[in-house]
Amino acid sequence: QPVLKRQNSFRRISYYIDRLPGDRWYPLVGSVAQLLRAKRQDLFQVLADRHRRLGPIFRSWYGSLPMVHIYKPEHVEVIFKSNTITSKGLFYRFFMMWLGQGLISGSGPRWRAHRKIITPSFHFKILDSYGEIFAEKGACLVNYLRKFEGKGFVEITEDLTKIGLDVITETAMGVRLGFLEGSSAEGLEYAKAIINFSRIAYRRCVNPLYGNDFLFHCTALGRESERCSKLIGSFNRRIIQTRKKQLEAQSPTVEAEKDELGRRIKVSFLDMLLNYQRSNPFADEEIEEEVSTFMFGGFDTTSATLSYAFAALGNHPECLKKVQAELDEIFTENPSRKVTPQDVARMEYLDRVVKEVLRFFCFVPYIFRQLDEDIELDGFTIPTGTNLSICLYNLHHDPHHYPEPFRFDPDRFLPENCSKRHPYAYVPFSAGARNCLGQKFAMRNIKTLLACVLRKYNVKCLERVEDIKYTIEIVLRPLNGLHVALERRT
Ligand code: HEM
Repeated sequence: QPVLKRQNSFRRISYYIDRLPGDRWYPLVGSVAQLLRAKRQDLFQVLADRHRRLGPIFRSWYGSLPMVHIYKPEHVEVIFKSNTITSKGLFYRFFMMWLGQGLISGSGPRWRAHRKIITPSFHFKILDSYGEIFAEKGACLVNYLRKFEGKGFVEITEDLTKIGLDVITETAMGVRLGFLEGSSAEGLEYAKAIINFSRIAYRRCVNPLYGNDFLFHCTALGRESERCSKLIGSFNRRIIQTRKKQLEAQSPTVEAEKDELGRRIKVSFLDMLLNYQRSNPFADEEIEEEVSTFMFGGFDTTSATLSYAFAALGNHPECLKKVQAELDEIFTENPSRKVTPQDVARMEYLDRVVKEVLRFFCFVPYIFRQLDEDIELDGFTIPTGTNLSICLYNLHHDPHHYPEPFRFDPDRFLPENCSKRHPYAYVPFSAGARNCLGQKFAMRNIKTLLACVLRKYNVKCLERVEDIKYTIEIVLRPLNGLHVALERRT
């Protein structure tokens, strides 16, 4: 009976989606033969170019996995506005060994319950209290960057992973690791394991031959991803244990602060999960999965935004000057004082720069959903069971919404320009029920860190931003790194 049901559903999906344009189908690999042939450095371009060849909506078969690809804001809107299209789909299975059923990869009632529990730990009052840590980390970063002064162009992406790790562990996890100040290689090893794991998992996404778990784990790639996942897991468990011990030493229960209405809300992420576990059925494994998820969501994205912001400002001295003029005005009376959340709210031009960085580099280029219901897009029925790929990168480079899309221009985000655009033409943090929980955290943190560095330094970048080649993992990384020169401002 279930086999018959699956066959019927499969037939129904192919009946509908094969009406869409798409590449030729071959046995075993489906319609992605071209992706299998692509070299690592070309893969992202080949993926993104498919919309140019096949149109705004097309179908592909990853082996026997049906997928429909979209990027137009009108189509994306249908997905993001729905409260029921929240399943993440098949590709996220490849990240389960690492992220488990945590918020990014999980679906269904467990995801809903976790989201409800975790959301209050990103309340704006909590973010305000992180302001101190963001500023302190900004000062550490400035200190760290002194070693690059006058050294010409140096590769910065690897060093910036350390600041990403320090911020998320010290804020959301409440544990101070001090990778940036210390000499331990542990942070870099952890970051490399994450990067390596996601690189391999992404290869599984584009190569249906790696889809079978048993066969994959017999390959060298399978063994390497297992090694990475073990290393990541033991690092995360250590964070949890450290925090548990600290809390036990402090008091038997962590007292939650109360908001203006007397509701208990303001406990940071890991404390809140540990607290919740005391009086509710919540497995250790569930805490571990969420810690993995937030460590990943928090560190890699921060490091990537900082690296790309340096690259963009290093290419555009006129934008850098405007950022610095704004900062000089905010900090006129004392250019070295700590950056506060109130200062960050006044950094309007820097806000536009960060938004344009997230558009231009769009380093989370794809997200996926699985349909649990039929939908209509452009007169086509997309049936239940189909996987959807949403190309945020193409959305953010659509000349219809962003004229000269490969020109870096923060003024695209002036209020008068935003109001003319489709409301779903800018979604670097996704939108709707499954939007990024760390969006406000990320914006405040990144603006604080950039403000600290740019008050002190001028930045130049060796690479022309239009020419950067990317490798695609979960996030887009510059294939040959980014080389930045820092000069102290006089
Ligand atoms: C510039 C930085 C960031 C960008 C561009 C970004 C982007 C995104 C995107 C596009 C998604 C949707 C993923 C999908 O649907 O598959 C997402 C989800 C998520 N992000 Fe972020 N993110 C950033 C920073 C952060 C930070 C700092 C955290 C944690 C502190 C975080 C935590 C999460 C979580 C937990 C989810 C899953 C939410 C859910 O499905 O319920 N992100 N992010």
